[in-house]
Amino acid sequence: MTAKILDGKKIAQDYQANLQSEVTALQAEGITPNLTVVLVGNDGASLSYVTSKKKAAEKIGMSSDIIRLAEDTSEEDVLTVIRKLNEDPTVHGILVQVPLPQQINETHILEAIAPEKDVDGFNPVNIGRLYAGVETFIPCTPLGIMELLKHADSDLTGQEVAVIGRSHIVGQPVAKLLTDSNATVTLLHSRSRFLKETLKRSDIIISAVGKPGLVTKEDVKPGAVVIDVGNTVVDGRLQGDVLYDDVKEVAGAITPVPGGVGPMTITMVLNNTLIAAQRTKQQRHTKK
Ligand SMILES: Nc1nc2c(c(=O)[nH]1)N[C@@H](CN(C=O)c1ccc(C(=O)N[C@@H](CCC(=O)O)C(=O)O)cc1)CN2
Repeated sequence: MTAKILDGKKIAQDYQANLQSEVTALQAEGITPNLTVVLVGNDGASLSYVTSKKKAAEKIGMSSDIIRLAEDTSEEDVLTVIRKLNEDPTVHGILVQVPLPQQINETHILEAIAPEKDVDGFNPVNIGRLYAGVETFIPCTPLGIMELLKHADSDLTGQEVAVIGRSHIVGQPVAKLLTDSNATVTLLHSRSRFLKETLKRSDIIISAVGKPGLVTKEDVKPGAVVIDVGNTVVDGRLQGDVLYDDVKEVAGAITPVPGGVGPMTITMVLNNTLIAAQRTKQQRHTKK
């Protein structure tokens, strides 16, 4: 068996084409969605991700700004920037690229972003809303994974899913979304016993650890869907957590790295920014 390749680049392009039509419609009503990204420091990968977000936003007709702050910026100075963006009516979506330099407390920063502009869905208010089942912004990588799974042609109801990695950005929210879609989820992490046994019986495996070679052909049940969120640079080459060439021989569907989950993450930032801008239109109408 050779797996269906879940081509994130192509799926993202098609999704963005639909977003573009909605952006055009909003512009006709006088609103240009704006995404403003705050980048603190000089991490090369982070700079590349925020540049990709800006380019993708502009390509579909949004406006986008990157605010770059020096590596040694104080927490208070970052908070001042965020408070200004919260008050600016031309800014619809705000995101602060993580990781942040160590002098800055990430939670303080994420808490400061106005929940209605928090297009990453990282503010604790929005995280709480997700778990309470209330409409909110859902973090972009989990949202992108759910979209990729739609293209794997598998109904999630009753499926056994193994999620490896319990981060607030990926593992925990995706486990919640999958549970809401009636899957049975096992959330695995560095202290889990029976990791390999759990993978082997799973219909879907989602690996978000950043450990190349973690998921091997022997771990995968024939026909299982494998989603690789890993993004580790090894000897100048990007590698996922999954041994792609081997695993694609047994899996039913698989995402490549690069070109799988990454482009979907960027697309879902645009999706959330559009929603944020659309919601301001609704508020404008109800204020009259
Ligand atoms: N504020 C946020 N920070 C971070 C997030 C996030 O969702 N919000 N996620 C990651 C980084 N990330 C988005 O910011 C991200 C990672 C990877 C990609 C991507 O498209 N990767 C490409 C390969 C790119 C390359 O060649 O280097 C791929 O997989 O095809 C997009 C976004 C942590 N920080």
